[in-house]
Amino acid sequence: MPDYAHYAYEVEGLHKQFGEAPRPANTEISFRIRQGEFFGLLGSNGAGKTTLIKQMIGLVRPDEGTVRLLGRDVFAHPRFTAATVGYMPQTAFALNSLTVKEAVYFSAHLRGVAAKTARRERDALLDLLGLTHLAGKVARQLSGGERRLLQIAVTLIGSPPVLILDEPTNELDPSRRRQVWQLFRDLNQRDGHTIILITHNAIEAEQVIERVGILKEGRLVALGAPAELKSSLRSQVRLSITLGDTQVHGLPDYVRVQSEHRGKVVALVDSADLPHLTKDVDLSQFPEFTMHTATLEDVYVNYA
Ligand SMILES: Nc1ncnc2c1ncn2[C@@H]1O[C@H](COP(=O)(O)OP(=O)(O)OP(=O)(O)O)[C@@H](O)[C@H]1O
Repeated sequence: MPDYAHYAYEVEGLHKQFGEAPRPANTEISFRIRQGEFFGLLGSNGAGKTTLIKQMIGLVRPDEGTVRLLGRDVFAHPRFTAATVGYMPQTAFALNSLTVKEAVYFSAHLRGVAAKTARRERDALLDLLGLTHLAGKVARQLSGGERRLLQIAVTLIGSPPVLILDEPTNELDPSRRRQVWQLFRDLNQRDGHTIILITHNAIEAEQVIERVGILKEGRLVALGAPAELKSSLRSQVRLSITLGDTQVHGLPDYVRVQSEHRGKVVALVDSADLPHLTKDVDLSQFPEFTMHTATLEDVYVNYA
């Protein structure tokens, strides 16, 4: 028998075309995720992230290709897949008519956790996520952030070894975000969970992920450690400028503006053009001007 234990996921040659859509939702997608890895999946709207994730949990069958989870085909082993993967979708919470404690307990039950253990795990998770005082409240009546925390509890109950989290910190306030990121880091580093994070927020993702895949128009256009991908942009520098009285069109052509909002501009410049920039533009005219090497967000913008 081949030794599959090393990989949480082995994705080979996926291709999916929805009906008459102008292009496939995904094509030629192959990659592997090691057990215990913290993997990020980035891509703009419609890039094919959700389709890929649904293929990885056996909800969408690809036209071509295979997905193996811990060595087993996800479509041939739906029960194994459901017991192994905790999936937190971005969409509305399905258990809205249950109370917080019922939703978490019921989810534990579905994963086959024995009643006594389920109650103990539920209480510990509600405590960890600061939801104990809401235990008797119906999910529908929670705030957006509280519902997100409940979704996290429902995903984590029963301790599935592989977690797939779609924008998990959306709607959380900054202190809860920090707490939840720490929780995910602990689950990965201390408890060895494999975590796959889908996000648009490359800056937050960069703090936690070991490797990233970037999807564009259904294709995996970049795959590697953030540092590796950033080094491919080493020849570029990111500028953050507060314009003051200057207009954005007053900047030289080689300053490639990525975004402009209320007089604040983010732009990329080739390192080779920096000497020109200091000659062509009086940098002291800007109320604020900073320059730094590429971030994962720059990599994302560059590819996506
Ligand atoms: N059930 C479906 N039927 C037809 N087309 C679909 C279906 N699901 C997805 N698509 C199409 O496949 C493409 C990829 O969609 P997908 O939802 O995977 O993207 P995404 O990267 O998750 O986007 P977002 O960040 O906006 O959630 C899109 O063009 C979408 O319109």
